[in-house]
Amino acid sequence: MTTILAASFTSALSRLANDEQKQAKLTAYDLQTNPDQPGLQMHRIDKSRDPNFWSVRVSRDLRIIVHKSGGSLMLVYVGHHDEAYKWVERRVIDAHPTTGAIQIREVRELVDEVTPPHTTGQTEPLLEAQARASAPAISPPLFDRLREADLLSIGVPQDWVADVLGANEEQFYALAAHLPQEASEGLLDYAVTGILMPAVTVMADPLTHPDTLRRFRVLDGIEELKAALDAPFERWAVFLHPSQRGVVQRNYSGPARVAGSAGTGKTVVALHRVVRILRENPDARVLLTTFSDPLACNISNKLLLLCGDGSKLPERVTIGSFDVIAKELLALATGKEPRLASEDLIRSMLAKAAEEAGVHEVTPQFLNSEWTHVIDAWQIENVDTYASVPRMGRKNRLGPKQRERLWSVFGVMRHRLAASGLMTKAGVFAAATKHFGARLEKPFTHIVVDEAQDLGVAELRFLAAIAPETSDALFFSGDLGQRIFQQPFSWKVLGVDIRGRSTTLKVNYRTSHQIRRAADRLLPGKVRDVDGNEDVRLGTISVFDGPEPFVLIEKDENAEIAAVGNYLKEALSEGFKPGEIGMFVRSENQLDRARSAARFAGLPMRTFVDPRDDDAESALVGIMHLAKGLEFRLVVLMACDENVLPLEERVADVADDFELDEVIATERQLFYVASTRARDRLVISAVAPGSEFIEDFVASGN
Ligand SMILES: Nc1ncnc2c1ncn2[C@@H]1O[C@H](COP(=O)(O)OP(=O)(O)OP(=O)(O)O)[C@@H](O)[C@H]1O
Repeated sequence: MTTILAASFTSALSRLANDEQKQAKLTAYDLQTNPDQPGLQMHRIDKSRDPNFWSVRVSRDLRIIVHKSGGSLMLVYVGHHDEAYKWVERRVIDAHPTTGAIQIREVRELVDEVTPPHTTGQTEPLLEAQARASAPAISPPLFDRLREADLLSIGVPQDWVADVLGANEEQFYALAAHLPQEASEGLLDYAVTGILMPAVTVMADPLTHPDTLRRFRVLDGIEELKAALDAPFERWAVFLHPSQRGVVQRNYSGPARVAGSAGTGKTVVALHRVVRILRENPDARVLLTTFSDPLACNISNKLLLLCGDGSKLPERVTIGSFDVIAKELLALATGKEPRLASEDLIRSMLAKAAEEAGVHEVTPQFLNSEWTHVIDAWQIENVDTYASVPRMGRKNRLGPKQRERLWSVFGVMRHRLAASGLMTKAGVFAAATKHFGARLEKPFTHIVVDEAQDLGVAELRFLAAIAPETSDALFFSGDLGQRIFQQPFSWKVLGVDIRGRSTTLKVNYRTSHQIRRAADRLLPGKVRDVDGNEDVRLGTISVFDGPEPFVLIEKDENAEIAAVGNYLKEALSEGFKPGEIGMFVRSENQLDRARSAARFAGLPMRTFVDPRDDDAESALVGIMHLAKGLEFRLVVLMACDENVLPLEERVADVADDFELDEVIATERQLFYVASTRARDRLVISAVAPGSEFIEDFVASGN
């Protein structure tokens, strides 16, 4: 008999107490191995409209609900006796008459009241009344231009059509919780873009329909069931959105990318792709790499979870940050560890070389920037190459004479670094690139890169050099709107052309509609890279609703600390756990303000450098750059003052207009990254007048 696991089962399992979960899992394993054993006391549920629902005994009070049809047994729910029966009695499982996808649908006439969902919070939303006060009182119907056939084409169950046609914005969020995911997503998409996406093709086998697969998984054996039930909170590990699944499964004819705004599941896609490659190809050796060490650690934990306990697959994956991988490979190739020159040392060496060469016509900022973004990034070795390098994106032109003079500084700089045995980070990448670029034998068969928007020239060249010549070897996941470290450049020029092989994800699983909508206002709807690839964040939808972000502009730092402290106190009393809270500031200089607010609220804290064993017991306090890749139920962004965002020191340090635009753009993107770490609640605080970005954030409208 085929066993099928429904997402509703894992969600229900995650709500049980630990010992109940254990019992339920054992019964589920028994069911899979021998569904006919009498101890399970399986019997049909008479009161249900669907005759295929059966109840299975776990313990005196606990029941598993299964759905038996044809040769398959579906695990659909688990819970305490009365509640489980109540759940099942108003549901039916069947294929949608228009789309063909299998749905677990609620029978409309058995649902008394359509009330707003509390999808992620366990408590009444904090300060919700205040947040909602700004919302319009009654909004017009959203879908009255659509016809019944339109609604059926996106999977709205027949008996919910009338509700949908009459719903306005507020009612819709309540309604969406009762609809199958594809229907609520299609409707949300329509509400945002005015376009109803064409219906998904009906498949011959309803079980392989992409919308079936987002909530049901046919299990291969007991190991797969164990892996899925071991982490019932981690729905992403088992059930993918059809657009995610598409990217995971596709074989590309060249380097490919998955894009999408924050929280759309790009990392999830990257991880599933790694596992798919490993499963399909026993000889595969995969590099999974990302921007920083904490992020590498984060994805490493997720990969282990996805593979399941005892799996051998992770043994064929190398995980590390770009820097660490380059250093390790270079050390392996040359037999010695590269020694890095610090940024301060480089600045002072440049200043000295300029002094000696009598080059006084440019500022130290310009020299440093030209060195970092042109000479070192592109590893320019001589004055002739410098004379012809396009200096992409840099506004102030340099004639041949000026370049020659500047080379008298940069040439010396390169020579001195080499003589002292020191390397820059870009130099490490370049040396590793040189070594591996010349060899046919590569260290990995596949390379998967997360947070790819923060790859620099040297890093990308390196990854291209260590990737084999096969068409499917390089895969990137990233969001141009989250670029906070690197200047833009052409990937195509470096031989990495993803044009025509980029897919944008549109469903945000992390962040509430309200927070995502506000954060999206910080960035343009479309961002285009140097090669013309577009990241479009317009039309992205969130799958749940919550309170509007809360902005506190106070008269001075003490008032801000007290206001945030009070907010946190209230949040703790409502049931937020310290580990569910993240507090971020722009730079180290503002950390004290965040710490003081946490102390005010009696909130235990941890930092990135001082992680505690039990992360659930303390809030993470740190700078915004380190928030990348993380997520929290409640995020507080403190000290978003006028001179802090954008950071005054960075603005003062720019070399030219181009760099000024770059600094403002990356500061804005940093604010976007930090605010999109929030799932349910976001608080932004500042001393008056506050950062200019806050104005865009709170601007009304969609
Ligand atoms: N198919 C899915 N089902 C349920 N949850 C999902 C799914 N895909 C992603 N998620 C959840 O959405 C959240 C965001 O996922 P992920 O970190 O992969 O997004 P991202 O696009 O990489 O975000 P960012 O750009 O901010 O780093 C995570 O909590 C993840 O578990």
